[in-house]
Amino acid sequence: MNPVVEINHVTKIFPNLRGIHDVSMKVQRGDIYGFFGPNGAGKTTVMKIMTGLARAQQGEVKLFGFDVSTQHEQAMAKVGALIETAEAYTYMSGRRNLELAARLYPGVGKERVDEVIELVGLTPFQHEKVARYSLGMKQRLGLAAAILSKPELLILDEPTNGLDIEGMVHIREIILKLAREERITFFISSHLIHEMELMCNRLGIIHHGKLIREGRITDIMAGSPSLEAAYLREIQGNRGLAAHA
Ligand SMILES: Nc1ncnc2c1ncn2[C@@H]1O[C@H](COP(=O)(O)OP(=O)(O)OP(=O)(O)O)[C@@H](O)[C@H]1O
Repeated sequence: MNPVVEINHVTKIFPNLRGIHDVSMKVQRGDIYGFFGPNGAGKTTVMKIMTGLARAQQGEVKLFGFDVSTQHEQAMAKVGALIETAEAYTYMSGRRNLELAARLYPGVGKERVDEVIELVGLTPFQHEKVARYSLGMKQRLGLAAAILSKPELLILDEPTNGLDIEGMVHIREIILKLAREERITFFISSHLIHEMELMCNRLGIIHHGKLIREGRITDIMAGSPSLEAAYLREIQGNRGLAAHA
């Protein structure tokens, strides 16, 4: 069976010479794949290329076996994405926003809107204007919109960014529930290593635009007291290699 996500040797260098270089990753069905790296490492650039919002200069991305740049419609057919902050009409209720979004998908009706509102825990607030929502509620609304069409893969860019601890726990619980109940495969970026440790089974680590490690979290952590310690060991190892190159 095809991997859900296959990124092969993708490079995109901006005119300022920053960007991503020769990135390759694989996500299998059922993974909650964490894409970890510090600010500016290249996560958003990779995710924009994955969803066709940006073009790679070299390499290819396949989703469910389809090339994102040449077979975009088939590649994105079973994909939901939340990249950068979720957008919504703030003068309308959360529910109305979802009803409008549902019109984009044939076969997605009122029952599915009810279902996704329930899944993300917005039932008590569904009729309130989005302008009155907290950041956490807006993120949950974004998640609800992203799962309306029952995607098999969800690509989430920093879904807990800016949230307080309760907000983070809530989003994490929703992700784990969606993985379990809707059998969604996840590709989630974050610069918060603890979040990745609590949520994901596999991890790709990007540093200065290069993927420096990919594997099961348990393997990456082997011999380290925490994932954070394992990450620090990993980047020190890379600095050492660079110094000897
Ligand atoms: N359009 C652009 N033009 C020039 N440089 C860019 C552009 N987009 C991103 N970059 C640079 O490319 C590098 C990677 O940026 P990217 O936004 O992908 O990182 P990130 O890991 O998502 O960071 P953050 O966690 O801060 O969002 C950064 O150095 C950034 O400044």
